[in-house]
Amino acid sequence: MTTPVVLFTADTRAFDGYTWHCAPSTYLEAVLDVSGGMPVILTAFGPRLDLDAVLDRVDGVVATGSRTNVHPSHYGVAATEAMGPYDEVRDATSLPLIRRAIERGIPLLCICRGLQELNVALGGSLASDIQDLPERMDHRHPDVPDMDGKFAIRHGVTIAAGGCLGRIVEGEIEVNSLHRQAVARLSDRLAVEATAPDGTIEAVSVKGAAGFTLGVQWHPEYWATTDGPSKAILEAFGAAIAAYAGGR
Ligand SMILES: N[C@@H](CCC(=O)NCCCC(=O)O)C(=O)O
Repeated sequence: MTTPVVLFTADTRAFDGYTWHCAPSTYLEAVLDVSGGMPVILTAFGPRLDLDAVLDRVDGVVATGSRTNVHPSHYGVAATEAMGPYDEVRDATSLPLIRRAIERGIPLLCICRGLQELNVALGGSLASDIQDLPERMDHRHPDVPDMDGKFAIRHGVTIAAGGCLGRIVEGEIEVNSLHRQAVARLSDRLAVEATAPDGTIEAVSVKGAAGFTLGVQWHPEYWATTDGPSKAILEAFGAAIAAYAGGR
């Protein structure tokens, strides 16, 4: 069987006088090394893209994390500078990509910003700066210079029994946390798969989805080769893309 091909969302960044379409290597390597997929990055050209032309050729989709936030106009909220930074061409690509992958039953793994995009793509909304909300933890990454420190495992989440995630890992697990935003109004198409001690929704799945669809607010990709629950999630995604590739 040929190696499953996995499509990744791209952020856009400006440096050296160019606009770059890019994705962090940690996500790409986790899928390459743990899920067994061949990573490819989808350019963030939004409506200029024929999504089916590329989705006909892939076996999975990953919506990655990002320091940028989904533009609040996608969930009916007026944008402010404080709610940024934004990457509107990423939004214009990721949101329809997520909806189309779900419609086609293509395995979908949405991480951090990707979970937030999944919720917004299906009609939900987000809350910003949740650390300022009453009785909420601070979910932002620690103020440390090194990436291992930023992605350190640091709070528990409770996994819902019997769901998509509950069939991969059970009970309580420890996760990293690098986000200012979170689900406010959950799409009625999503099921809660995990929650933090302060009630923050930490994982979701698509009700009745034809294929593997999981959104996680934490970052299983970062410790995918060393942390048990992280590895289990990437391996479960690997099984889903292999099955899809076999059928395709
Ligand atoms: N911007 C959103 C989503 C956070 C996210 O995807 N974090 C991953 C990148 C973390 C980093 O490199 O700093 C939010 O803040 O909620």
